[in-house]
Amino acid sequence: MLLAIDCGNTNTVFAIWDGEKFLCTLRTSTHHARTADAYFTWYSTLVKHYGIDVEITDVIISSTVPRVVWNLRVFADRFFGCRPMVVGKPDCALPAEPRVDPGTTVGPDRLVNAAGAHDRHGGDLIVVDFGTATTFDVVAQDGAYVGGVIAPGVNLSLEALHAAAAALPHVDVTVPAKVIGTNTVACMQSGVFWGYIGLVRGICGQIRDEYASPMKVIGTGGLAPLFAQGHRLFDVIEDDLTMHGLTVIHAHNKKG
Ligand SMILES: Nc1ncnc2c1ncn2[C@@H]1O[C@H](COP(=O)(O)OP(=O)(O)O)[C@@H](O)[C@H]1O
Ligand SMILES: CC(C)(COP(=O)(O)O)[C@@H](O)C(=O)NCCC(=O)O
Ligand SMILES: [K+]
Repeated sequence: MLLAIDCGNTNTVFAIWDGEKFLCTLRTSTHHARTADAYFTWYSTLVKHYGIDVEITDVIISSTVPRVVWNLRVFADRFFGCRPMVVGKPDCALPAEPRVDPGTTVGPDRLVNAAGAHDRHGGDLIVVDFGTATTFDVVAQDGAYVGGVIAPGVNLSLEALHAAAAALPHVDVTVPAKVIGTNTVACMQSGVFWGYIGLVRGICGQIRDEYASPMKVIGTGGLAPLFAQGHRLFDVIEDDLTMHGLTVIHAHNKKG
């Protein structure tokens, strides 16, 4: 049984894959100093809570935070007796090699999204992922990641406003009732919500113009459904795209 681990800059997600479906998905904050023992205490408590009793034989990791990988390697070795596949390392092959400038290290989450989206939809694609950063990943016909866009994340933008302006409070992202806010919180929520609608629409439009072949747009990440509501930004929304991509890359390496 496969344990797939996706470490973003904000959250770390574990999911158990039985070859057909995910048995459970566990989420914790990303913290580079968390030890292998601490991961296991958290993991074993939750799998027991969900009544899952399986033997993990394989582990695959994608991490946008290089420092967490060491402790996750120890975790896999100590508790499951296995050497994990780590996306982006030379011994973890991708279904299609990225075509980017020489020397560029593409975020492993973006390579995983490309693999997952291509497996489900073919190409050409734009994957929009609302994580710590909002990323746009362009996936070619053959499944290769061929570039994209990195924009500040939604919550990061709100945090930056709060941090830089003394009179602006911490606010949560939500769909505002109107564009013209009549109080500070409503003005900030309108700025970030409508700003991101415009950003996603504008960037996808410009990518399409530059790429010059029809492209499907896939939305993923926790906030994708919020932005999709009634705005036809995406052809499809898939909340498990990164996890699916990890299973695709794992299977690719097993068969190869
Ligand atoms: N369903 C959700 N509703 C509101 N905020 C969310 C949701 N899912 C994620 N977030 C927020 O979006 C940001 C990015 O989260 P996440 O997708 O886990 O990022 P990363 O993969 O970069 O760690 C975080 O600030 C997180 O709290
Ligand atoms: C762009 C990212 C910060 C997004 O990370 P996330 O929001 O998933 O935490 C990550 O993919 C990254 O560190 N990329 C390296 C540079 C690149 O992809 O070109
Ligand atoms: K992510």
